[in-house]
Amino acid sequence: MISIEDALFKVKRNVNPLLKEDVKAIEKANGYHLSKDVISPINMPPFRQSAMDGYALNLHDDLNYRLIDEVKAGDGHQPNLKPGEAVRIFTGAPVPDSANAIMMQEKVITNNDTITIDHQINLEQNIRPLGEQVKQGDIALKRGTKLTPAGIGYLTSLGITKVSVYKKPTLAIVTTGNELIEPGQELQYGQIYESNSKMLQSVLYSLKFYDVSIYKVADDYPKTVDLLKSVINKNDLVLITGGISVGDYDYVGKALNELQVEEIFYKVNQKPGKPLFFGKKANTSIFALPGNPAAALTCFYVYVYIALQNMMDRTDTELPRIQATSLSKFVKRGDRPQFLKAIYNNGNVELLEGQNSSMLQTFALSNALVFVPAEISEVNIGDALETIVLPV
Ligand SMILES: Nc1nc2c(c(=O)[nH]1)N[C@H]1C(S)=C(S)[C@@H](COP(=O)(O)OP(=O)(O)OC[C@H]3O[C@@H](n4cnc5c(N)ncnc54)[C@H](O)[C@@H]3O)O[C@H]1N2
Ligand code: MOO
Repeated sequence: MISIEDALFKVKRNVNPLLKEDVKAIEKANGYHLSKDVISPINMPPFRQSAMDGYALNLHDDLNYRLIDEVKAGDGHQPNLKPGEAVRIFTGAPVPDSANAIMMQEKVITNNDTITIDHQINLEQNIRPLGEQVKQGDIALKRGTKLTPAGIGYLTSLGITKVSVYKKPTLAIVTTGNELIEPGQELQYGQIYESNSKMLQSVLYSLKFYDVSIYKVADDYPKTVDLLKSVINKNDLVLITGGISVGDYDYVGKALNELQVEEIFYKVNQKPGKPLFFGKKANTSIFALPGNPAAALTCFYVYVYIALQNMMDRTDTELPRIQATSLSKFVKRGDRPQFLKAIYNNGNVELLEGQNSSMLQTFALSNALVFVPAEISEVNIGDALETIVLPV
């Protein structure tokens, strides 16, 4: 059995960036990381642009100007202003080269073909310079940048329609167990509804990993070997749940061994999630998560999350841990370090009743996991607690 620190280290060290590239239409690229620098094909803005509705001026010492023309957004003409002349202009319109400031209309009095501004203004005021955001040929966004809705809008504003991104891993979830049936069927004595696959699929989707297939296998050794063989061949990451402990019908460990999956570790000194297995075959990472649902999800957030980030070549691979003040008392039984389901709010954290690894009811109310180290046996109100705020 290894420590949590060792297990975290081994996951980080053994999962490599996938670095497979793909070209995506910009509108489908949200959440992907750029695999190449994006070079701006244009200056943005592409022309000197008015930031206000008002008057473009060719400045002189007097407050009075002669109004000679109008330029609205989308116009292509270039009136030629002499010092002391003005043109009516609107937000987003191109500013004539001969104009050197814009006065907003609220500060202007108009009378027929002359205007009076209420104070002198600075050169270039209210004019967005050519290429102010980015210049043609410069890097618009760097390789590795995660595209967000703002990023999609920004690149689209540069006329970009396709981007090179890193492919996301292909993922498989495999559930094991004779007792598991699909919701929708009537439960027979001894059966339970299979829930880990939908839970893990949801967390993957919420992290924007969509290439997820789900497989189910009974507690049957040859079938488990066959299924795992093909799933490991076809995917970058395989998440198996259940069948990894020491029972006579726990076939996952034996099957992985027969398939020559390299064991990086098996069993971590933690609660929940002690029987966690992590291994590799060629470039595929394999986690066998404990079947107990809360243990499986905890292991996902603590370990699988890191593997996914590594595959995407991220440096910020662990979920952030912050210090929060305990609102609860808690007595830890046993000497395993423990992850506790909790509600974090504004610097405080409440530890919930019902921490059993078979129970999801508490997890369903949680937005955080609190880490209680081995040497701490009691938590008191006001204690500082290491808190992992979950991406929920
Ligand atoms: N003699 C020992 N027994 C157990 C040990 C041990 O050290 N010695 N460890 C216990 C711990 S801790 C855990 S965690 C579990 C893990 O066991 P498995 O990973 O082999 O999981 P299963 O036995 O298959 O299932 C455990 C539990 O979870 C339910 N389950 C499984 N899959 C699903 C699913 N897809 N959806 C919903 N629920 C699922 C299953 O029915 C069991 O109740 O082992 C302990 N035993
Ligand atoms: O390690 Mo288990 O997950 O406590 O039930």
